[in-house]
Amino acid sequence: MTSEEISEVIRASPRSLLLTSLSLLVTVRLCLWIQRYLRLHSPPGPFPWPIVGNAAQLGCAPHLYFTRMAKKYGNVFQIKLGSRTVVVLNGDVIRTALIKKGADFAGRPDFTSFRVVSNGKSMAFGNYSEQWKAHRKVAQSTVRAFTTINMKTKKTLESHVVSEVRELLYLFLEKSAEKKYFEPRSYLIISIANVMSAVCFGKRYSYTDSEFRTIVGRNDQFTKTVGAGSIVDVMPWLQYFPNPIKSIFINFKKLNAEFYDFIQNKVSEHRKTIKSSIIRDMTDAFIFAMNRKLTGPLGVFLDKERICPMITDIFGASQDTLSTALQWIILILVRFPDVQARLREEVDKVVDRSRLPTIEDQSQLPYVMAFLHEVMRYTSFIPVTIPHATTNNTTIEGYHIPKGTVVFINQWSVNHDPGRWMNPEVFNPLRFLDASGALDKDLSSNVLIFSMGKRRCIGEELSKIKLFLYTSLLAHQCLFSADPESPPKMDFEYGLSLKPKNFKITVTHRDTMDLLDSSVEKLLDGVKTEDRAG
Ligand code: HEM
Repeated sequence: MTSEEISEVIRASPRSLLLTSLSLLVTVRLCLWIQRYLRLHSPPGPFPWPIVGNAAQLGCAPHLYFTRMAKKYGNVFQIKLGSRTVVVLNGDVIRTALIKKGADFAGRPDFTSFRVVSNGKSMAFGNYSEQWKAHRKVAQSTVRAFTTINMKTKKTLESHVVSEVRELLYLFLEKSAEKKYFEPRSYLIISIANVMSAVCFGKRYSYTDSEFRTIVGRNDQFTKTVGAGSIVDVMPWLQYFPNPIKSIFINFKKLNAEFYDFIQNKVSEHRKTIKSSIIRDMTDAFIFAMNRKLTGPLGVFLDKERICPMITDIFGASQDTLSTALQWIILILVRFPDVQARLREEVDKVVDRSRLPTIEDQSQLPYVMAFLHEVMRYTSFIPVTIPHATTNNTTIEGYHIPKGTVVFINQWSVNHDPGRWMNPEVFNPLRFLDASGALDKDLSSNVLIFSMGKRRCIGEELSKIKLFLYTSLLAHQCLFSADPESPPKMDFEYGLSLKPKNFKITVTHRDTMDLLDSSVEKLLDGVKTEDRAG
């Protein structure tokens, strides 16, 4: 380097140093500005305490806390649970998020408990992806094909319900004769699970089968851990030293493993006897549907490892939700005897005493349908959906929500919004009937309990048919009364589903069991004829 060149570098250095410093300053300022902008544009919310955040404020009914916070901060607010930021959506904004920005809000959080369900291969608790979409599509079409796709499958479903209502009623009459007042919960769970077992596995279980009772009798423990606000998911470090949360989580892992084993055994039994010429039930259908590549640009592979998780999702989701719904239905019938009388009146007017109510009667029984919608609205027994997560950086109501944020969808806030429902805290099925006494379909579609958008429940149609059949058959056949010593209360235990606390009833028959007995006999004859034809 010549002396001239050296002096040139010396002259240029302060200039380039200045330029570098300036651009560094601008970058830092820009980063700070973006950070501040995003912070300012984060949803508002209550002050979070160190370590626990707002966990202690949730109390024993987080959906009520969320509804109170929405009044204070608006329909979009955020809380901290442990170290996780959770955005809570309420009221009308739920539709915007789940429908207009469906893909952005369709994820599931990376929660510890979600990884336990079906060894982390669950569709219901799994994250949003192309493969997930394909698996959900198969699950949805298979459920439909075996339950609601046409009148034939609906009638088969009806026959399972009629058989189970008969078994249930025999048992109720026996328990009422034995001790007058009894707790119906465990029998309702078995009854509902048996209908789904017939559809999934082609088999029903006796009420005394201890394995089946254990497998389906622990829904409450499952839903307490996967519901919004479950502590182990937001403070995962609690798993690493002895404490009550750790014990609950160990129990959760055990019951998941046992449930999964039960399903795996069913699938293995099916594999041994499956024939390509006949699909006997939903398990056969999944065995045939999986382990192939879907056509289309992405060519998604349907993984056969997902057969058991898929059946676990469907069997698990259906029996927990529907047995909870049935518990609420019976509790409300004894709590409001005038509503029970009106149901009976309508069913008797449309269906005489010489036959049982059927699916075809549904359109003629608007009060039954109004009653069911009011049970779903009033109890909102899935108050907050399975937790969601954002799949991208996104916005809602002008607030910035980063990718991977946990999102709680407060369905309760929609069903109890005084701006939408007159006296939302009053149980009144008549609100769903129009001036001519028909079901107001616009209003009934406003009840939010099956969620909406990409994660909407795949069992909605099936659930509505099953609940209609159970309700109309029970109203036609028997009377329920409460124990006067312990009048029924609407108290519940919180979890993914709100379950009524145990209550006691007694059941009396309206006529005899003849009609149910002869109907089931006819159904069995029909099955034998079909078998011979097959
Ligand atoms: C009254 C009865 C039922 C209610 C109230 C109900 C409600 C719900 C809700 C709120 C969700 C969560 C949606 C979300 O995260 O946004 C859900 C998911 C699900 N439900 Fe249901 N459900 C019922 C019955 C059923 C039945 C009978 C089945 C079985 C066919 C079923 C299968 C599922 C599955 C597989 C999912 C996961 C969907 C996904 O993550 O994409 N449910 N249900």
